[in-house]
Amino acid sequence: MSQGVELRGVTMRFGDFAAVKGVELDIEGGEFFSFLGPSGCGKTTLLRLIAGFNDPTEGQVLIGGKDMRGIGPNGRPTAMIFQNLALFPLMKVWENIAFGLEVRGVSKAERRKRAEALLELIALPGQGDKQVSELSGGQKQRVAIARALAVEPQVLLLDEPLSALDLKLRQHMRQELREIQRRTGVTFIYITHDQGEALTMSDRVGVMSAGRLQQVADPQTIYEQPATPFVAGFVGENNRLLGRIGRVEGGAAVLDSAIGPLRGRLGGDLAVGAPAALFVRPERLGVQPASGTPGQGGHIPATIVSRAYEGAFLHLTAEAAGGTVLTVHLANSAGLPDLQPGAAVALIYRPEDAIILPAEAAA
Ligand SMILES: Nc1ncnc2c1ncn2[C@@H]1O[C@H](COP(=O)(O)OP(=O)(O)OP(=O)(O)O)[C@@H](O)[C@H]1O
Repeated sequence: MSQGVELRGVTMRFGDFAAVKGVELDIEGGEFFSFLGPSGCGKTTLLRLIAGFNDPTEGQVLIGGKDMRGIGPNGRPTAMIFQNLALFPLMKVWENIAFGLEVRGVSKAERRKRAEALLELIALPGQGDKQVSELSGGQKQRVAIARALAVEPQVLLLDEPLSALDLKLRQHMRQELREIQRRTGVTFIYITHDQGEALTMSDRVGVMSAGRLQQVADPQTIYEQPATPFVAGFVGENNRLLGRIGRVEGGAAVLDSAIGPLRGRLGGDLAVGAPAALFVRPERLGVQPASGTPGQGGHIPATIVSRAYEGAFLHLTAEAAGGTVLTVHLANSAGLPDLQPGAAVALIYRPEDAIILPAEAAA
């Protein structure tokens, strides 16, 4: 089993500015872990601390249980893949893959053998004698991964490696990366601002904002049970309705809002009267005629503002009381309602599909 990575109260300051703040995390050996967050949230800084390009100003980075302070990138059992792959254009594919082995004094015959095995792993068997320039973007990406794996790292660090590829290839490479990770059992630590990437590939995701880890969980939990308003708003699309807690009933609550009382799951420690936000995803909203009577679920009277037909989905925006605009995605599975801008409707949802979180951190 590959080695795990422990971050113990890791803080990184540049002058007065803290780019990473008190990160506490255990990444298991053999795990595919992604850090997800917007540009500037500290992802790259954290990855560089694990790689050994910097030591944290406070706290510890441990790999395989060993404190890494003072040990540079070459002394750590890690390898890193950057956004720009930095393959050597004048070397053949197999020479690129075996470069790290040459530096370590491995014989040519052994290098060639190991390169061939890695070409099999990345599904490019027998392509070793090609020039790098003859490869497609996705193939170059796989060669960069093989080159990083050639030196048998325990932990592979990947800094947005798919960002230069077009959308189709990016989606294909997600599966490839996950496959390669499974086959090798190497611990993958991946950073991305693309939530689709993080959710589809990872065993667990750590969502970051402004240097702090907001939530660490498996992809489904991140999407279904966001721990903070930031996570609810950043991962996937979400509608947010503001108000105050009117009633708490065990794990559920009623939010008093400009629209009226709205029911949802209680996602935090909130007392009656506390400012809060209810989040409900566009695909969890349904549309009824305005004349329908409010049922036990959520019921939001609204007026359709716009519609966009996209084949599999109909995307609607609707304005509710108080000017709140909500987005609705209706799946085109059993036909679509004939809704035009100006139509008066009721947006409905099941209370268990909405989550109520503290509002103060919602900005
Ligand atoms: N060497 C440095 N000196 C000063 N500030 C830095 C340094 N490196 C990073 N920062 C700052 O730390 C913050 C986090 O940067 P970082 O590159 O880790 O973010 P990121 O989440 O990886 O963003 P991106 O996706 O844009 O690369 C930014 O505000 C950045 O300006």
